Amino acid sequence: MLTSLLTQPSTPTLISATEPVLQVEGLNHYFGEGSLRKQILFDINLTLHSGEIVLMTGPSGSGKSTLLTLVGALRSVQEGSLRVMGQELRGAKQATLVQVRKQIGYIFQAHNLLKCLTAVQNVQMSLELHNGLSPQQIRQRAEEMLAAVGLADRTHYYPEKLSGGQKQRVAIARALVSHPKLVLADEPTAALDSKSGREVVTLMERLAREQGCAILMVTHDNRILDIADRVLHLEDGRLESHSIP
Ligand SMILES: Nc1ncnc2c1ncn2[C@@H]1O[C@H](COP(=O)(O)OP(=O)(O)OP(=O)(O)O)[C@@H](O)[C@H]1O
Repeated sequence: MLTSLLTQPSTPTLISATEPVLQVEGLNHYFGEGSLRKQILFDINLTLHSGEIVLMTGPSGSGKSTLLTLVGALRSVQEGSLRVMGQELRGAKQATLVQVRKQIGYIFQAHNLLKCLTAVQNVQMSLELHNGLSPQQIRQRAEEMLAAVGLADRTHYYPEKLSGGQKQRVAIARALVSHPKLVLADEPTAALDSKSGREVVTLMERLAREQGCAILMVTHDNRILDIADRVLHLEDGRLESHSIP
């Protein structure tokens, strides 16, 4: 069951085998207007390929979340080039941005589950954005994905009845159920104890490797650096080092 779940994308991917999932070139970003205008990101260059897990560390205020939201098509690109699955985001129309967002899985520190929906309904919501699946198929895929993250017996639980680690696993199921080619995670283990944090990233790593998607993860958690293919360090808005742990 898991194999079929992880090998059948629900949406056609627009990416060729050799094209990077993410390509950032000469990206600058500013906040504020006039004399208060302040540069936050400086000449960011970054390429991610399918199946790669890249972690980004850096002090508070160095620009990590800003970069992640730019890559996630959640904020407008001002200067430089940012291509997600070959699609240039700079100057892109709203409809294009919406299309790109549908192909990205987002996992945030505060899992952002909807409280009034059960675990399976939260996961289903992500698939309902995609065309071409019947309600039965959506339900089945959501249940299979929850089973893949070890929550087969919690599908009908509301978030308030789940532990922090379980909620984060629902968020992972929601992010990965549509087989995105790119997953963006902003401190997914920050609210978890070390055991749950390790379980959550191990799960993300396994599913990402099986699905062949790229992960860009912001983290302050030194205990999980070993899952990375590369660790990037952002300091004062500049990507400083690229290393293999
Ligand atoms: N909407 C905004 N308007 C103005 N300044 C902002 C805005 N968002 C962020 N900043 C500033 O940009 C800088 C980078 O913020 P960002 O949230 O990207 O940092 P970060 O590295 O993710 O920090 P943290 O680790 O604390 O989350 C900070 O100085 C912040 O104050």
